[in-house]
Amino acid sequence: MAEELLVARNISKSYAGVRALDRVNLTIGRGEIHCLVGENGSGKSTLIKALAGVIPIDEGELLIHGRAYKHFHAIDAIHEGIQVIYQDLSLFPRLTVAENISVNQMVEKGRKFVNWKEMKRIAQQELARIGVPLDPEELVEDLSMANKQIVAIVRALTQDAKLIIMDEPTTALTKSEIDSLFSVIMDCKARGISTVFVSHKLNEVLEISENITILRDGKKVGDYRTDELDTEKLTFYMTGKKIDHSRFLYHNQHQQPTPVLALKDLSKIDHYEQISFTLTAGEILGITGLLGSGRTELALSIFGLNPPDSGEIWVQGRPVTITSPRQAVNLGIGFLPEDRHIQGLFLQQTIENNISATILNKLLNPFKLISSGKKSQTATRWATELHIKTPTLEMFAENLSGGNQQRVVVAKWLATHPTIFILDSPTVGIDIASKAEIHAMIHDLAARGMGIIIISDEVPEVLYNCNRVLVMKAGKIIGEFETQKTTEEELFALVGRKEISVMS
Ligand SMILES: Nc1ncnc2c1ncn2[C@@H]1O[C@H](COP(=O)(O)OP(=O)(O)OP(=O)(O)O)[C@@H](O)[C@H]1O
Repeated sequence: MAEELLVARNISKSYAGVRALDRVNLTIGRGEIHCLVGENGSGKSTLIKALAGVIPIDEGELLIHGRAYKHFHAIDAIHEGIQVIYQDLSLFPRLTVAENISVNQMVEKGRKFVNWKEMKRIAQQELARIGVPLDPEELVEDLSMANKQIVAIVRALTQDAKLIIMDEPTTALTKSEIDSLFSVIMDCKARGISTVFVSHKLNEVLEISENITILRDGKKVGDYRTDELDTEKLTFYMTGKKIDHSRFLYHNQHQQPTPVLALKDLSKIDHYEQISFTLTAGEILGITGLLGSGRTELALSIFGLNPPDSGEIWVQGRPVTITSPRQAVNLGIGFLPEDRHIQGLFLQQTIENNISATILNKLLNPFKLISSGKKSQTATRWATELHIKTPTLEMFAENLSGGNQQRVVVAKWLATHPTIFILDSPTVGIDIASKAEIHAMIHDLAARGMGIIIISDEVPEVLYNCNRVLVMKAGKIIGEFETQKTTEEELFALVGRKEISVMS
């Protein structure tokens, strides 16, 4: 192995009875690209936080550049050149690219006055070094997600990073953006900078990393050279189970001819154009297409958050105008948004409060106060039905693993008894085993007669879990397929992207 940059020895960390890390060892070499994988809740984020010095560990020690730390703080991490890029990127949206890149350096140098020229020079120099043509004067809020990611990486590089840790950096990126990110990571490697990369997308993990550490239930399963592994082995080591990849197309005998939702020539300038389709009770309809194809904008319109310019929406055989989510809910529509952290959950509220948030008016007692008994009963019912894994419903949603957070959002909507349920990217950030469980749960809801729309940029996800798939590109429907009569290749050809299929 290359010269050791970081060695974590027997790191343990518990949270109120949960052993998040149990005597974990990890070694990162200089210039190494190392991936951390594991199911939701296996301890990846906790390990990252320990390496960044943002949480105290209970036991163990860190050796960085040969120096041992029993108590490692965020300031030590910065001095040792460890930079973490979290999923929210921690950028200042209203500042320019140059300001975002140089702000920490300016603060570190204790400058009282901002030297705009120097700021721009630092940013230009770093951007040129990694060969990314970004305008230093552009506001960060106007950048694509991929370019925001680049700004966060360049900011880390200007702080003399020796190790950049990225937590699920590709979630909101298109395939070509992922390729550019990977070339930046390779460029860092050539400069001797190490990368630790966390992802649930196993195809990406196998593509970019040299070594992989697998965690399960807070314990290390093992360290592997990437060329020793394939999707099958990786999944087995992660879950301890053989997940059958020989898949069967979803076949639904419960589909009924009754239309629950119909769109007729729905259009919104710059978002989508002339969208028409019908969803029937018990049907699962997939909508796929690359990011930016107009899928999410369309879903937001059906949920009353993005009023269309023209066209009609029909619910249960009647034309309706939906101008607010409240109206949508009253019409029996549920919506699981793309970003569960920002739009789907109250992270600093209990699981019980999250599940009951959509139906508080139905939980009133005779004095018009919220009945804590009814609230707890409702939350318990849905938590049990959806197998939410938690010691108590009093736990804050932010402390649940990704798969369980997603179940809480689904539970919250099921409590409203929707007849139409739209799920936007339901399994982003969800591990492979939980993904299979979430798909089974969606099949079960359709079997009970709910009309379901799954929006996803993962072609296999819609192909293997839907009755029908619509492909969208630049705001238009460019293809419609019955899943029983199509293939992955046919769909990929239209969507314009091929990836290794690792869907369950
Ligand atoms: N602040 C906290 N309080 C209580 N429990 C916590 C806290 N943070 C994490 N946990 C628990 O520790 C365990 C490990 O969580 P962690 O977030 O590290 O997993 P992960 O592998 O990053 O999961 P994901 O893939 O969903 O992001 C989980 O059981 C989680 O519920």
